[in-house]
Amino acid sequence: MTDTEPAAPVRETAESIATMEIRGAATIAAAAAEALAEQAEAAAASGETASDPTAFRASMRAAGRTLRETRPTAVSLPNALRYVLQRMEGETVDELRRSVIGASDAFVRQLDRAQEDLGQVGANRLADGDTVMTHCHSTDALACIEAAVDQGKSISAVVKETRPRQQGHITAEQLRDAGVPVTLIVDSAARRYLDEVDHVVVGADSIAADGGVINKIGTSGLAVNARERGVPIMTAAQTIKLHPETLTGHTIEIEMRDESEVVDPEAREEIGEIDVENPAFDVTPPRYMDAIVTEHGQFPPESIVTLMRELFGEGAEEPWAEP
Ligand SMILES: O=P(O)(O)OC[C@H]1O[C@H](OP(=O)(O)O)[C@H](O)[C@@H]1O
Repeated sequence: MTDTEPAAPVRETAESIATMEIRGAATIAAAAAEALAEQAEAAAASGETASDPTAFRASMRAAGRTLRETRPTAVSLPNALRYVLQRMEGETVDELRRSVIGASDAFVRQLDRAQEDLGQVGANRLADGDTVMTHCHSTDALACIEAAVDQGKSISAVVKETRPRQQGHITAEQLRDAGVPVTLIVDSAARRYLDEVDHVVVGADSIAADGGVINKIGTSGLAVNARERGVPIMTAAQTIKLHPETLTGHTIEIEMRDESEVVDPEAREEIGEIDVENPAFDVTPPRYMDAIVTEHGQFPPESIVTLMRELFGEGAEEPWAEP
């Protein structure tokens, strides 16, 4: 490693986030914070960064940029980097190292606690005997269903497979392991099954200041259908999913992924000259979402901006940027 090139653990984490071996907004955030702690250890142990606090800081910012560039939509990633890098302080390399490791540990502990707390709030919205419908795989959404089961409620689930990567299968397995009876369906069967469902529970990758929910592609169609069938829908999202840049009018970039996730290369050959597009996320307008469930309680989407201001102030710093 050169002094500004991130250490191997950071490069490996960045690669795993980009290829979605590490995925899910909360999991990405934890992995990014842990990678910064590993960078701090590595930078304090070798080369110019071991003796020069300025070089150490520069290497931490470079690691932040490498992690930031992996996936553009889930705001939990820059929020994790912000949390850790804003707490980097000290005159010596050892002090800087300790501050980064302390902030990283605190961030990960906070994530776990937030998920537990929001799980209780989401569980309170579910009644004994309810059937829930899920989309994609969200640890925050699962926390709500699992907490309801822990409260002694009997819950069953209709799980959408969630093309193209079929993360619904992960949800199905985890719910099965939690003792929840699961019916797995293809995405296009969702409206048919909504008549048998009492609640739709989804996660989020980002929440905009206007209450728009950015989540796995297909969420917005599901929300519109749920409204039409009169089925309540909630988003389970810890506050690291709040996107502070939207407070100042920025829009959230929707990640476009490779077409090979949609059509395998052989089929692609046969299909020939057509465009294939693979947007990973969509935006559900606030009017189609009944509640955003966070560790601070539940909010109507339109009022989430108040919480966002309280937690993030008026905007977002980029402590990973070159000075
Ligand atoms: O933080 P948790 O609730 O685990 O996940 C939140 C969201 O992250 C996932 O995105 P991807 O699979 O990384 O593209 C899904 O869209 C899921 O709803």
